[in-house]
Amino acid sequence: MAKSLYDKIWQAHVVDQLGDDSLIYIDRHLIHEVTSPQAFSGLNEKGRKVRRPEKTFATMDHSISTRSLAIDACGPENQLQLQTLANNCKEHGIELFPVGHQKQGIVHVIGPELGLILPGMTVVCGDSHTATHGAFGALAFGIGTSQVEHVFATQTLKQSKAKSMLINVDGKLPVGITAKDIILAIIGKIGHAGATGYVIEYAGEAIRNLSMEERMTICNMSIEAGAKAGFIAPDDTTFEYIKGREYAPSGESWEKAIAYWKTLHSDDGAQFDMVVELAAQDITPQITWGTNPGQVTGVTNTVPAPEDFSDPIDRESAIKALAYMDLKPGTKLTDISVNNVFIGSCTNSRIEDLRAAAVIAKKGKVAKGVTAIVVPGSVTVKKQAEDENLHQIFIDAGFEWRLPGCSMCLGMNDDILKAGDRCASTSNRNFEGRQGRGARTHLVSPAMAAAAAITGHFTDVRDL
Ligand SMILES: CC(C)[C@H](C(=O)O)[C@@H](O)C(=O)O
Ligand code: SF4
Repeated sequence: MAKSLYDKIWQAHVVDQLGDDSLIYIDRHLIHEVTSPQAFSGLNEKGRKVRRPEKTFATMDHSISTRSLAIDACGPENQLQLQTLANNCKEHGIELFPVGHQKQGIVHVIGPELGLILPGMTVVCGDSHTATHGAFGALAFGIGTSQVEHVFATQTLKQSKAKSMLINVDGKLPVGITAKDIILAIIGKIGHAGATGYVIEYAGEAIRNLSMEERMTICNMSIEAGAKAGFIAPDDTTFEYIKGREYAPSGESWEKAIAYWKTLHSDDGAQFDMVVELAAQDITPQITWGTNPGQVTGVTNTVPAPEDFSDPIDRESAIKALAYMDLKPGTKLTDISVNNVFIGSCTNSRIEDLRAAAVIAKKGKVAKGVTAIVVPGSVTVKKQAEDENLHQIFIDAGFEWRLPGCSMCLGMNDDILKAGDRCASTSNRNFEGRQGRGARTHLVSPAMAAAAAITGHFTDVRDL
């Protein structure tokens, strides 16, 4: 029978059948300071050890400052959390990339960068954006703290198989349109809960033509459509990216690995529970106007009115979102001013994102009254950007150039917006209060964020 990629990875990892659930083997476990402390405590209380510490890697990302390498820069609570991670990793023999380490960065940026993520793997992390790693044709998903403990103790997880969704993005992407616009357009089409209960396979010509970094941007936001996971079948682009990375296989194991990875695709005739089609040529630069990532539209449009939504729940949610965002229906998106710009997060802080933003930053200076920060996703990205002199472009244009971390993606550190601030952000969530209580977030691509920074309002990058 024809199998989907999901079927193949799933079947290769089932250790045991537990009624309707399966016990699946976990190949890679990533951890950070926020969701690991309780899991370690649970383990310690029961006198257990981490079963396969060499399969687990840790980084510090959420609770750190992007202005200082001092571990106490964000106050005593964050310091305690970070110190607890360091102590736990030491005690359990887990490799940690702490603040200041050459391999430190946002968990979903460093995993792929180090070659820790390979096609066909099962990858988990106590973090909802773990699907990022699906870009490699891995089954990657976020887990809760009690599951983190389970993986620590057993290197397995009890799971039930999700439904499968195929999202085809066909045709060629127009000039000026990015991976961020594709994924926002997808979520706009299916809704922020449209993929609840599903794993998504992204396919089609436009997806195939994406680089690995762009594929990561797509997979990263799978959870924002409600999906459990999202992935893309591996191909030569994938193999090329992985080759030579620090933890990737080499020599004879590389050849063996490639032979296996080439089998990792959905067979012709594989069945999906749902199929969604998008035409790449119809996608325009996207901007969210509301408080979930599905409340999004093209830059040439106006803010919608609640009456535009036939579904009563969508209408209600639009009324609430417009009130929080302080937006009037009919306003042109390009007439909305911002006073903050954040370029960073596990969605858009890789080198290609920074290059795209720098191209626009070169065209002007950060507008009066706008604070704009650029936060590379990892120490490696930061170094590469500095080698390419991108940091100088940003600094000359009036952007702040920061240290790697989650930063303003969420208010867990010292990069927090004030009530009433309006931010063009390359992150993945525009929830109420996400970047600070009362602050308003608009999700956009790196190029669109840079364009908003230099013009002071949303601007179609294609016009610059
Ligand atoms: C802190 C962490 C648990 C959280 C997540 O799970 O996603 C964070 O990374 C986020 O993006 O909101
Ligand atoms: S960058 Fe944002 S979305 Fe990504 S892991 Fe950090 S807080 Fe979560």
